[in-house]
Amino acid sequence: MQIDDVAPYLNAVREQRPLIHCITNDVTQAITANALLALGASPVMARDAAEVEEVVRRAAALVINLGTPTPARIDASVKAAEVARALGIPWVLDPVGVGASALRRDAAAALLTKGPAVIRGNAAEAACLSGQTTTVVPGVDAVGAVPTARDAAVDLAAVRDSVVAVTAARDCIADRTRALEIDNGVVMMTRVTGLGCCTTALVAAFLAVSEDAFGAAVAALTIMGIAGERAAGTARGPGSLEPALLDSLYDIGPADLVREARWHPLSTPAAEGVAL
Ligand SMILES: Nc1ncnc2c1ncn2[C@@H]1O[C@H](COP(=O)(O)OP(=O)(O)OP(=O)(O)O)[C@@H](O)[C@H]1O
Ligand SMILES: Cc1ncsc1CCO
Ligand SMILES: [Mg+2]
Repeated sequence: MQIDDVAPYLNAVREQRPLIHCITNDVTQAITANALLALGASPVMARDAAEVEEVVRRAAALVINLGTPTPARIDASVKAAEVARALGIPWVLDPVGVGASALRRDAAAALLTKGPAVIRGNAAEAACLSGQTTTVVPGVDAVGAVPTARDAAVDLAAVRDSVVAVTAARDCIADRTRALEIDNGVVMMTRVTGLGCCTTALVAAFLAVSEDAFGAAVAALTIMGIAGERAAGTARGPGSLEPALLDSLYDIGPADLVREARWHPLSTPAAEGVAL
């Protein structure tokens, strides 16, 4: 895979303005909707069981984010995922803080049976989904002794039939046969809540315009990292990073991606010698 393969996805989103149905958390709904709008997609936040089936039918892709789960919201999410799967609408799971409670773990387990095209989380969340119960996840941020994104992504991709996209200092996207690291982004991004949730939503926007889930995840994580770097050039701290990052998502063009992406293809144990 080359950057020239995914850079055109950006114009495809801007031309098609795909409707992205987000079932997300109480903390990051507004920044997630704004990130999708800045990129060029069209968000709809809808999470009541009374309407999710109707809304997802009209969507080009679905996000299910477990950030602030309730039993009712989880039921609605399962329902939406079932409809999406039946209709061939791609969807992405963000297992926010999955290690923090049994409610989140059970919800993630139920949703994983509904065929997400992509799982996007931080390294602690991905390790938890792989069954590495020794990883402690006290909240929603990856802290303490967590594996690298590379190990977390490759391990989870080996046990799940999904693309896995793990964000960290060096992001990693993996499926069963391929893996790619992305070295874009700045550490200040971890001081603004919801930039991971936004990254997940961007994955959905690219899933809406591409058949290739691996490419969609790579495009989203590359763009988020570059947007963060560009925003950090003018930001004085996390407060000004957030609006500057939205501006960067709005400004960024395919040629910027080609120039600024820092990719490192990996060969995974499952695929020694398989070219990207
Ligand atoms: N240490 C780091 N250095 C540089 N960039 C980073 C670092 N950690 C995360 N990022 C970048 O920040 C963005 C958000 O990823 P992060 O891993 O913080 O998501 P998250 O933990 O799910 O966040 P949230 O749950 O608040 O939405 C990604 O683009 C990622 O590449
Ligand atoms: C801080 C926080 N708590 C639940 S969801 C969320 C937003 C980041 O995922
Ligand atoms: Mg997160």
